[in-house]
Amino acid sequence: MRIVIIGGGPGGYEAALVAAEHGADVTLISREGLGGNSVLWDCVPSKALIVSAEAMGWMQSAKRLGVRLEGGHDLATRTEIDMNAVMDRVQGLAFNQSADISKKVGRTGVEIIEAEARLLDPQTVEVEHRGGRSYRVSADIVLIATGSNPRTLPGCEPDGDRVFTSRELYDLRELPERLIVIGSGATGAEYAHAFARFGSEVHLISSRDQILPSEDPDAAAVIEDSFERWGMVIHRRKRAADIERGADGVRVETTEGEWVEGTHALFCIGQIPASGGLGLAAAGVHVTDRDAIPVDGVSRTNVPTVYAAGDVTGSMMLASTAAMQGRNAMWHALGQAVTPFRDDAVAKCIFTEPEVATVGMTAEDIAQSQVPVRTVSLPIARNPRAKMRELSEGFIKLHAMAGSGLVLGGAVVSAQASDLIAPVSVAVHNRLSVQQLAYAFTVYPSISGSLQEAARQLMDRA
Ligand SMILES: Cc1cc2nc3c(=O)[nH]c(=O)nc-3n(C[C@H](O)[C@H](O)[C@H](O)COP(=O)(O)OP(=O)(O)OC[C@H]3O[C@@H](n4cnc5c(N)ncnc54)[C@H](O)[C@@H]3O)c2cc1C
Ligand SMILES: NC(=O)c1ccc[n+]([C@@H]2O[C@H](COP(=O)([O-])OP(=O)(O)OC[C@H]3O[C@@H](n4cnc5c(N)ncnc54)[C@H](O)[C@@H]3O)[C@@H](O)[C@H]2O)c1
Repeated sequence: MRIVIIGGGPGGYEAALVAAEHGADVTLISREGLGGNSVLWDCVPSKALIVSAEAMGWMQSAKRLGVRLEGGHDLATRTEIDMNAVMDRVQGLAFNQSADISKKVGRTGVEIIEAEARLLDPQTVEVEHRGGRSYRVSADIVLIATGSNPRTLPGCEPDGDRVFTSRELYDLRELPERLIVIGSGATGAEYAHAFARFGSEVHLISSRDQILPSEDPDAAAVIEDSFERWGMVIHRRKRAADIERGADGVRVETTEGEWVEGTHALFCIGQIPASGGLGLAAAGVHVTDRDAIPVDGVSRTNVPTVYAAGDVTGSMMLASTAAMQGRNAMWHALGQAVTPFRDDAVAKCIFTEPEVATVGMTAEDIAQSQVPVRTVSLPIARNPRAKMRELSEGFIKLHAMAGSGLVLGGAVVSAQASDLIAPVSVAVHNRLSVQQLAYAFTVYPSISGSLQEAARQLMDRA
């Protein structure tokens, strides 16, 4: 079977690995290095940047932990951020990760082409190289995994000098004195956290009453508290309407007619599926009015030979879901057994301090559900390991079905929540019960001990 994949992010390259493993003849066309936006501009660099922010956080607690500089000086008062070094490391890491992925994919025999691609019909792809040279390749199956692009406001395009999106951010070589972060979803919260830790004065423009509007409200409240304790100014229920650039800074006008002044502004107001210029109309592929390509649980579009995966489908925009949709597409196209995509079992994490990781049913789902649900929430501050690590903010929350005790979801708000959520994710995915979670050993002392305790308390209440 001849497969052509357009887009080399997690949706595209994970699909290529699966298809090659099953003996398909695979061509992967992407305009940038493999790993796509995920590795080059989004997940990998932002999380690498946040590690430097975490290091700044440790400096703040050093004195309390009895760690100080020679002569008794407090590390917190003698620490500053070297943006050049931070950005060099972040970019180096992203490019190396992309190179590692290219090697891994290349070793499987996949043909990798760095070029622009678009459909001429449902089984023909036009490849256009940078110099303008173009040719056609034919395919039994085409997978579209072209990702998404950051949304900005009309007339306020980023200039990489004062106004940024995640794409230009890594060219920033000096710490912004006063950074206006526009949008308080995952992207806005993560960057606001990092730059506040680095020492910028951060103004977060949040369109809602609470930041992180799609997260557990208790978790969002913890993050808001932590942000404000750090001196961040949250402009609630405000939307950016316009940006004025001056010689020394920027002014963001809100739809309420107020001005927020800063030295730099960063757009974090969502991502738009990258479905333009792909020849989708010529191929008969449906696109929604929000530029997304709708797919079913095995990543099929309305055209039998065309599949789509990742951000371009407009569903949960995560690297992990993109990868799963890409693999599903290939398993299905190649006649392998495939479990349709389950959006009720997706684990995700916002990398703030503390981190916010969730899986399965949310507080909102529970409020709307007809199923009787029991919830236990334990504060992190009572966990012995957390006390040793000076972690006082956050909680571990588990939701289970009354009667059967089936684990339906959970939230972990803690340092390393991105890892701590894994057992809850296994439980939700495999429909395990709180009994099964409670009887499994955890290490003493460990934060995951609180997960086991929450499961035990739910056993008693089921
Ligand atoms: C700042 C930020 C941080 C994030 N952090 C996380 C995180 O921590 N964890 C997480 O799970 N998700 C995170 N995400 C979301 C994640 O980055 C995306 O969900 C993921 O990148 C989607 O992967 P994809 O395969 O759909 O496409 P992408 O990673 O967007 O890759 C698509 C590739 O296709 C190329 N392409 C597009 N059109 C064409 C064409 N016509 N021809 C050839 N090539 C083309 C693009 O240039 C790109 O290289 C983050 C997003 C942002 C914005
Ligand atoms: N750690 C992670 O997994 C991670 C990190 C970053 C992004 N992502 C994913 O990437 C995608 C994009 O994230 P995002 O945070 O950019 O988008 P988002 O759509 O999740 O949040 C954008 C926020 O900006 C607000 N907004 C829109 N216009 C505005 C305006 N003019 N002024 C002020 N606020 C405005 C929206 O109401 C929304 O709350 C999401 O699917 C997210 O899950 C994931």
